[in-house]
Amino acid sequence: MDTILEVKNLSKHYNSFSLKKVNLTIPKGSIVGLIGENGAGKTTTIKAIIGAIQKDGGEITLFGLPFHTTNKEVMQQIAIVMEGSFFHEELSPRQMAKVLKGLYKKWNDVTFNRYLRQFNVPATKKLKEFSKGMRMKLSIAIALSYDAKLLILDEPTSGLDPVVRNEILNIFQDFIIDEERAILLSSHITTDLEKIADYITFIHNGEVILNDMKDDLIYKYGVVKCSEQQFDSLDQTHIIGYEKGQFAVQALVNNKQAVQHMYPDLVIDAPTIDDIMLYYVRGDKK
Ligand SMILES: Nc1ncnc2c1ncn2[C@@H]1O[C@H](COP(=O)(O)OP(=O)(O)OP(=O)(O)O)[C@@H](O)[C@H]1O
Repeated sequence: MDTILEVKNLSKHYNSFSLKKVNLTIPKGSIVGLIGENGAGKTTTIKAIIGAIQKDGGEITLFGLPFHTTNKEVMQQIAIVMEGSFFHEELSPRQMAKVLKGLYKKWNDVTFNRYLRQFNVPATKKLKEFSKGMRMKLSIAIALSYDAKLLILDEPTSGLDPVVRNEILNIFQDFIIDEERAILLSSHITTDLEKIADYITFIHNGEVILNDMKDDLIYKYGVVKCSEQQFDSLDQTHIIGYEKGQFAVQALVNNKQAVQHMYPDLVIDAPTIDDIMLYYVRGDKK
């Protein structure tokens, strides 16, 4: 497997939060979705990877070599989209393009202007007049305009309207199609990840608790719907979490095949990524 980015045992300690030995692999031609509840450590992971904060431990390898953000050649190959702007608020996208042309060897004005038009981002308006969604679209347009090999995006689609969101998801899918590039993105919009992610990494309390191919997760896990009496008689080995309602119980199981084999009459639905997160985080654990 050709890997673009490899993160091993990444640690970061704050007073009341620790990122605990996070491992992450981003193969060529893949989209890796980082999920987790608020405060789980997604942004901290991304910031520690890109050197926006100092890590306390761990190794990061990009294209097989130790990743240092001070390496200018390497920084030509990655594009980062996060909240907060690196640009002066008085600049317009057109003026920014002049700066970016000097920074990135492969900067492409034609591509940039095409994305600005496609995303409906005004080329001559000053950044200070931009809405949150316009800023995000501009950042994505910039990220896509210098032939980067790895896109790292922190919640890129939050705050975007459904039409633009869908266009951007399609662009992300096209981006990796040549199998030479990859994307790491964090998102709370798990339906976006259901659509485009190849792998899902689930961070909970600063720890990776799931790391798998998306299709495997959906295949392996299942949501059981049954009566309380039925639920109480189930072997609890494969139950991750459950929720008791007034009339029925819903539970997440981590081995749908085994459970179905033991209880052929049990109704087991395919889970959504939200189901998996919800039952891991909030489900009344065993
Ligand atoms: N500079 C900082 N100093 C101290 N604690 C911090 C700092 N930055 C983040 N944290 C803490 O680290 C934890 C993880 O935050 P992080 O922003 O990585 O979460 P997240 O998964 O991205 O959450 P969200 O989905 O809400 O954006 C939180 O408890 C947060 O308070």
